Amino acid sequence: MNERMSQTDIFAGAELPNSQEAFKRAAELRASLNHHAHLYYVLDAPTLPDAEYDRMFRELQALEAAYPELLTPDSPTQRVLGKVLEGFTPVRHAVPMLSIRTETDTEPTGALSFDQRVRKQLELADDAPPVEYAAELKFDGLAINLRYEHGVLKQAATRGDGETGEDVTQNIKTIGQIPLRLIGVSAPVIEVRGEVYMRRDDFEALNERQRQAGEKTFVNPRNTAAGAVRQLDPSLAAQRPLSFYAYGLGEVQGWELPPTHSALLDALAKMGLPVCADRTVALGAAGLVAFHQAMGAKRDSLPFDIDGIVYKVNSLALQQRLGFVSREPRWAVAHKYPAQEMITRLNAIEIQVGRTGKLTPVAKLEPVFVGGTTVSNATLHNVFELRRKGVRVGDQVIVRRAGDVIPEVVGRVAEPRAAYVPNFRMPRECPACGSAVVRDKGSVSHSCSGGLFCPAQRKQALLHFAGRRALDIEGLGDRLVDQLVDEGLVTSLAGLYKLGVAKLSALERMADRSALNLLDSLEKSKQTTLARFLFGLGIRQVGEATAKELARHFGSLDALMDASVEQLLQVRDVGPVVAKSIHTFFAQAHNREVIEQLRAVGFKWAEGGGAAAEQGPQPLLGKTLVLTGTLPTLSRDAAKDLIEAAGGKVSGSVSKKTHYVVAGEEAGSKLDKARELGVTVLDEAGLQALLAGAA
Ligand SMILES: NC(=O)c1ccc[n+]([C@@H]2O[C@H](COP(=O)([O-])OP(=O)(O)OC[C@H]3O[C@@H](n4cnc5c(N)ncnc54)[C@H](O)[C@@H]3O)[C@@H](O)[C@H]2O)c1
Ligand SMILES: [Zn+2]
Repeated sequence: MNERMSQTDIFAGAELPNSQEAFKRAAELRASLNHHAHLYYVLDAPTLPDAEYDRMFRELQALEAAYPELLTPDSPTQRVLGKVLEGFTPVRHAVPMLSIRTETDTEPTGALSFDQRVRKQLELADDAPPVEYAAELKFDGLAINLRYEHGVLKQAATRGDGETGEDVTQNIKTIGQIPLRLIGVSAPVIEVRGEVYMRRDDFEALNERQRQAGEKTFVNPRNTAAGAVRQLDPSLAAQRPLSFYAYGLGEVQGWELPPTHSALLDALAKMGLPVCADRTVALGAAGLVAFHQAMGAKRDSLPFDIDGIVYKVNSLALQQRLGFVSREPRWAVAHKYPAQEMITRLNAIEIQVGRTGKLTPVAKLEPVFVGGTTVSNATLHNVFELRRKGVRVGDQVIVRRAGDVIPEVVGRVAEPRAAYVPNFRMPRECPACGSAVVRDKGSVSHSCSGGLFCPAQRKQALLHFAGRRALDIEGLGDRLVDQLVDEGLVTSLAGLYKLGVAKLSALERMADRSALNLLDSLEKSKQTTLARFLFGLGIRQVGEATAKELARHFGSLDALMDASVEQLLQVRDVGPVVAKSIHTFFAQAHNREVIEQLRAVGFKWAEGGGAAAEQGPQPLLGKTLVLTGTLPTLSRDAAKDLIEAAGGKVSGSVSKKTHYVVAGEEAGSKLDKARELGVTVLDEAGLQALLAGAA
């Protein structure tokens, strides 16, 4: 009775439809659910957010609860909806692979109704002690049955319709995390069940590659993972990085079951299977609520998508007593979190100008609650991707927000438009400064060519420069930068250092004290390191790590500024794209001017790089040396260390820019080249003299 009450809650406030309407509506819902289940389970290409599908599912459940005569055994509410794809060998499951009932109340209190049902079904008295549960994450991927015979992986199968799945053994074997042999187990049969999923970073990287190649991007990690596993060509499956977590068992022969689900997971981990560490044993509803809340807070920082928590009665004996209803066990429930994909209206498309001048189309949305927060802006990445998705202003679109990844529009809901809407076009002029917009070479993105003249770039350039990992200027935040730029007080990086107390304290919300503090941190920021300074310049493609490598490698800013692309390529982790970007940056007069201005206001850092910085004289500063042959006492590495400590740079090839070639025994073609170019050749003694500052 209770159950029925709660399922008809969906009509709360509204009239329950009469039986004729209900009949019609149920037929509509069934057709629609079957259609979307086909797209989701069979084709791995849903066109509807899960939350919308779940809503229709609940509506049908509610109708069937109110009018039991509507219930047919083939209703989507009564069976698992997958199907075996043609081309795969069907696998009959020894133990059916079921679904899990969803607790629809996403508030933590949703755990209470599950606990109540369990207690009632177990006929526990009100004052009986709390039931023990195992709570774990509900991974958003697809279920796989791994059949181990005598400890060896024999077969992997999808869930299919629950009774029959697909043999995907070859594809599953490409997942390195899945052991081909279990540790310490030789039982005739152990079937392990778990979820194949794709990590968010792997998914983002995959999509970024697709984007750069101008290819279609994937909608979300779950469908990408499902598509990869159900891929007829294993070499294609191998290109999609997949992961796995075990969470249960299928058929077992000759292995004694542990008493509880949590002990079972421990045992699976011991066998070498990946088991997620974020799980707990919880007492009663209160324990479940606590875990649901704790994981809710952690959800964004997990490296993979979860759509909720699964609660399971911990004792396997009690699980058996509780048994199953149609497609679901009575001893488990999925308690969801707010959905990560929702539908909303695309109100407008605006262009955002990034710190480096990159132009990104941004969707202005009808505010929507997704992934736990209200989202009103989402990225559309680039104009090519936007076109491919066919999204236009006024459309109902699907917005995805998962973890700390920027919210994005993943597609539109296919429905006819009321009126013609033109396709979006990239403007020819930067919306922030009017400079010409250029298509980035070899890339799908566009940029403003205005540099520091562009106020959009100026603000972000200043903020980046002031950032904690760059020049670390305390007190220079968003709001202040907005004011400084908007009121024309600062038009260049160096301009920051020419502000006086008077000008600063005249600004809104700026007291004398904070003005003085800011001046103080500006002064302090001038004493910095070359790596921080480089990073602060905001050169495209130069992150913190690259800036450090550049500083270490070149030792001085002048050496870096004058480096050729070939020389830049010798820096660790610097590839052609990065090298070119750095080279282009320093080739532009206005960027060199920025640097000169900063030097003029008093920027200082120790040159010579790395550990050598504070160790006194740098006789080889700015010099490039090439080592060849075997030196009498110094190893190649030792010689290199000494040269670098003295501020010099060791290069792998001789060119006109080489200052010295140090040649030992059996020197080869480099020595010939040095002679040909007239580069000074030294022996080890000559090098030692240089290091001692004698030359
Ligand atoms: N968007 C669409 O058009 C569409 C269509 C059909 C279904 N769906 C979505 O698919 C889901 C339907 O549910 P379902 O019947 O496939 O099953 P389910 O996802 O609700 O629950 C069962 C599944 O949960 C998974 N799972 C993850 N972590 C687990 C854990 N720790 N323990 C046990 N199982 C775990 C298993 O794969 C298992 O098969 C809903 O989320 C629904 O929104 C969406
Ligand atoms: Zn601009």
